[in-house]
Amino acid sequence: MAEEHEVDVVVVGLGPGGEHVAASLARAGLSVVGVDERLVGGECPYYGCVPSKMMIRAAGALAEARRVPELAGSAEVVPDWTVVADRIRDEATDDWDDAVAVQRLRDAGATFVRGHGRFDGPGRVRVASADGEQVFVVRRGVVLNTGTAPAVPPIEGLAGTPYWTNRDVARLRALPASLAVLGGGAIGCELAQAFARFGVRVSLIEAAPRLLGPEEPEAAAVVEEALAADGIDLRTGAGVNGVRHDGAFTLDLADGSTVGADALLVATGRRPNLADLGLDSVGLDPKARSLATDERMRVTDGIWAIGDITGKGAFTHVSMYQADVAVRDLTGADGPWADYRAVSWVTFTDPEVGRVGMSEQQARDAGIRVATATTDLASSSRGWLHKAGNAGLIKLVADLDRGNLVGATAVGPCGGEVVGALVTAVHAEVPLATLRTMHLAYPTFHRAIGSALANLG
Ligand SMILES: Cc1cc2nc3c(=O)[nH]c(=O)nc-3n(C[C@H](O)[C@H](O)[C@H](O)COP(=O)(O)OP(=O)(O)OC[C@H]3O[C@@H](n4cnc5c(N)ncnc54)[C@H](O)[C@@H]3O)c2cc1C
Ligand SMILES: NC(=O)c1ccc[n+]([C@@H]2O[C@H](COP(=O)([O-])OP(=O)(O)OC[C@H]3O[C@@H](n4cnc5c(N)ncnc54)[C@H](O)[C@@H]3O)[C@@H](O)[C@H]2O)c1
Repeated sequence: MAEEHEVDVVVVGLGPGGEHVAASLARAGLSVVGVDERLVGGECPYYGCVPSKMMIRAAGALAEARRVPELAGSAEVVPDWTVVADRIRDEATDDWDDAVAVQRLRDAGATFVRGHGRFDGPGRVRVASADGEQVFVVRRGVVLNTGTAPAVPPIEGLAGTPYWTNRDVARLRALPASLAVLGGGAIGCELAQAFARFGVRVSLIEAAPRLLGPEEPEAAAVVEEALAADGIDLRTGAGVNGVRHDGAFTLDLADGSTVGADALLVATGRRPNLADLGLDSVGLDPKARSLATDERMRVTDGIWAIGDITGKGAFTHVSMYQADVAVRDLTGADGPWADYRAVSWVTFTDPEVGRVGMSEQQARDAGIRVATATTDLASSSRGWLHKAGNAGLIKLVADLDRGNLVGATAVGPCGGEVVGALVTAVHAEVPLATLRTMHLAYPTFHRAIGSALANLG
């Protein structure tokens, strides 16, 4: 018989949001058990955002140094991956050890159990750990933050080969001479460019007709040009019929061509960690792609869900935002509740793609009377001054009936920072007439927002 304990709240999965919920509720005086089978903090600090952004920062430094001849003389650039690998191991992940995060949770007053959690009927969570099984019976509820794992497509020959996912790449100590990247989403584009800048011969294979499917087509086109300029062999609209491995990889593409590489990174999306959660024991569908939540992050009575499994944007900041909402609900606060009109995100390619709210297509599909405007960044004052690496654009999506922006994209150097101003505009529904009277400093990249607004007519 498993030991039974009564507690206020169990948090199953301690990604960025779950860790925040567990610590916040414990600090608020609730008895909280946080459960994670891997590392406290989840994908972002150990295998996702943080290691990938350290790689990208390093690759960006190399790219800037290579721009010196066009702007300032000469520079010798000799890439050394060990600097990046050491930084990820020592500064970012403590060699993939979460002792600091576990202690932070305990200091907040929560109990941590390392193990696999699953529902054992309503209000009951069974945790299987190295020390055996325990059952937690909750007084207030269960918060799910189980996140995602890499999805690997059923391509003939792929299973059983030593392909990599983001989890292998985060731990790389040495780079291959050549790499095939399968999937031209955020992970594929960011990492393909970083590795190419370290001298790896990279092929990027995307099944859809273009890269970065959710982004504006104009933004994807700028990124495609930039990746090609980095020497990446881009294969868009390219299905893969089969994968062979005999020391090196060969990918047989649907158009009859092949791609050969020493290593293969699979970055074809994610699958939610929902299948092995005992969801059927609480009346929920274990085959679901995501859990539908209300504005308070409730799935059903006594169950909250936050993070990637809610399908509202697989981003760390969305997980944290939803964590705050769930904490408010669990502690009896009176909102504010979740609102997704102005979700923003950044794809950290060079140029960066900053995005907020709807794309033009999404706005049209929503029945909005849409006006759009685009302005080129390279020919703006700052773009012209910047010269090397100045590609980019700003695209605005306006609701003509309401007279405000419902979406925007800022591609360019610091595109992820430039979009911040547009996040305010979409979130606060600032009237276009007010936006047009802003003082936009000269010569900044964000000044191009003024030109885009003028182009809206
Ligand atoms: C390469 C890469 C780069 C990324 N870059 C960015 C970026 O720049 N910016 C950004 O905002 N986002 C980025 N993301 C996305 C970001 O990592 C996720 O959105 C973020 O981690 C939030 O996920 P989450 O809160 O849903 O949970 P996760 O981080 O996925 O964590 C879920 C946790 O639940 C645990 N778990 C699962 N099932 C169980 C169970 N049954 N019992 C116990 N524990 C369980 C897992 O072990 C894990 O620790 C990136 C992702 C990847 C892969
Ligand atoms: N900067 C960021 O915020 C950031 C960075 C990385 C990841 N993320 C998050 O992580 C999520 C997962 O990233 P991802 O890039 O793995 O997924 P994704 O869903 O964004 O992209 C996957 C891509 O793979 C393609 N694809 C699928 N099957 C394929 C096949 N068999 N052959 C060729 N191409 C195929 C898809 O068409 C798609 O373009 C993202 O959606 C994002 O939310 C965020």
